[in-house]
Amino acid sequence: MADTDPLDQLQAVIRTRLGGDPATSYVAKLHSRGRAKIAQKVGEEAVETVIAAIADDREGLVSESADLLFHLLVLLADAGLSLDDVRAELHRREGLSGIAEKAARPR
Ligand SMILES: N=c1c2ncn([C@@H]3O[C@H](COP(=O)(O)OP(=O)(O)OP(=O)(O)O)[C@@H](O)[C@H]3O)c2ncn1[C@@H]1O[C@H](COP(=O)(O)O)[C@@H](O)[C@H]1O
Repeated sequence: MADTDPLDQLQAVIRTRLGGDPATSYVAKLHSRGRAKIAQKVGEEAVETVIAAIADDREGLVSESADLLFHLLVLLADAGLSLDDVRAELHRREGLSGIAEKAARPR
């Protein structure tokens, strides 16, 4: 995937920060607190995303989604996984290519 994708760029930065100084890097601080803490943060951000969606808070939904994706990237990196692993799973799932074909087909 192209490095110009903001998620790929953020993922690359996160990887460089994992073993960094917790005093200066939020990612390093989170990583030093362990997988369970990172997973907890993902859960919290997911709940905040849901709350924004139910309140029809469009600005909040975008902001909370960014927080959720950021923390999910930290969790994946901590587990030695990446966006490409998720992309591969999405591609593997039956029906996904069919959906893409349908979306590309002119009505
Ligand atoms: N995209 C983000 C990003 N999104 C959200 N956050 C942080 O996520 C935290 C969420 O806030 P909370 O109030 O829920 O958490 P908290 O009170 O700070 O911490 P907890 O005690 O709850 O764990 C905030 O501290 C935000 O700054 C982020 N921190 C860093 N980045 C990017 O990650 C990269 C690496 O950052 P550093 O590791 O700080 O260098 C850089 O490109 C940053 O821009």
